[in-house]
Amino acid sequence: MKTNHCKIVDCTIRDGGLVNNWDFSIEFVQQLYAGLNEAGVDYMEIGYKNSPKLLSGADEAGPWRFLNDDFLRQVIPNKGTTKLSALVDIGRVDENDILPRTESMLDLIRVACYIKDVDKALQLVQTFHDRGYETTLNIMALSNVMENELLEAFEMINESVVDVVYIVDSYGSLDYKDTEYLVQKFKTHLPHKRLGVHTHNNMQLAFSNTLVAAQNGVELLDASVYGMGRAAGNCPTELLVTHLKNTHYKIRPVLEVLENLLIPLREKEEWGYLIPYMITGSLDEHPRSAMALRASDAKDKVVGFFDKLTTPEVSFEKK
Ligand SMILES: C[C@H](O)CC(=O)C(=O)O
Repeated sequence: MKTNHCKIVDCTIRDGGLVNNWDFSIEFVQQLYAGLNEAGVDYMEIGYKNSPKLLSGADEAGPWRFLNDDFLRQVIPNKGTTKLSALVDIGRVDENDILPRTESMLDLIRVACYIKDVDKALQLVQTFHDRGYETTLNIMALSNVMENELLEAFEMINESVVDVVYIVDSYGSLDYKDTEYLVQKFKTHLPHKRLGVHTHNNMQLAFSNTLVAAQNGVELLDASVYGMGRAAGNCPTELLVTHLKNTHYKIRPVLEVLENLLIPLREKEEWGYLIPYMITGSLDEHPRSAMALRASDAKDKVVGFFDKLTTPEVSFEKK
C-alpha cells in the first residue's frame, strides 16, 4: 500500500500560547507530548526559542515562550519518536542561545518571517543548519504578498540550505483555489524544496485548505489539538489524524488529550471560529482588531465592527 507523504507538526503549545500567554503547566505539556507520541504525530512544536532579552513582556509569559534547553530536558526526560520543534522570529532570537543539535532536545528549528525579511531569515536558517538542525522557512501573511516580492524570495530560497518552505495563511483568508494556486507556484519555482502549510480557521477553511495543500504534494501539515491557536485557531490535529489515509496515526490518544486537557481549557480560554475573526479573515487582515473587540465589553457588536473596518474614513475617539 502506498504510504502517505504527509507529516503532522502539532503547534498546540506554540500557537496556542498566543491565546493564554503560554500559561501551560509542565504536566499539561508532558501529557500532550505523551498523547501525540502515542498517536504517531511526527513533530510537536513545544514553543518559541526567542530571547527574553530581545522581547518585552518576558516576565509574564510562560516558559514555552522562551524555551531553555536544560528546562526542556527535565520536561521530556524520555523522548519518543515524536520530534521536537521550536519557532524563532527574525530580530527576536539570539543565535548564541541555540546549542548544537547534539546537545539539544530540539530536532527542528523553524524561522518565521515576513516576505521583506526572507534574506535575514535564510541567514539564520544557515546557522541552525550548520548546528545540525532540520530547518524550515515560514513565510507569514502570504495572502498579502505581491508576485514580484515572491519571485525575488524564491531566488534566494533556491540558493539556500533550508529543508522545507512554508505557505503560511496568517490571516485565515485563503480558500481552496488560493491554496492550490500558491502550492503550484511554490512547486514550480522551488522544485528542489519540500513544502509545508500553516492555516488559520477564520473562514472555517483551515482543514479543507490543509487537505488541498496535502493533495497537491505539500508534506508538512501544521495543526493543533482542538484547533487551539491565535484568534480563530488552526487546522485541528484530530481531524488530520483521523482523516489522512495510509498513515500510522492513531486517533484514541488524541481524543484522550482532548478530553483531559483541551476541552477543560476551552472553558477558560477563547479561540476558534467567531464572527469578528471571520470578518478580519474575509477582509484579509491581521486579527488584532478582532482580538481587541473580543477582549472588550462590545465583543458581540459585529455590525459596528464590520462598519468600522470597511469605512474609509477613520475616526478616533476623543479622550
Ligand atoms: C510561522 C508560523 O506559522 C506563524 C503563524 O502562526 C502565523 O499564522 O503567521
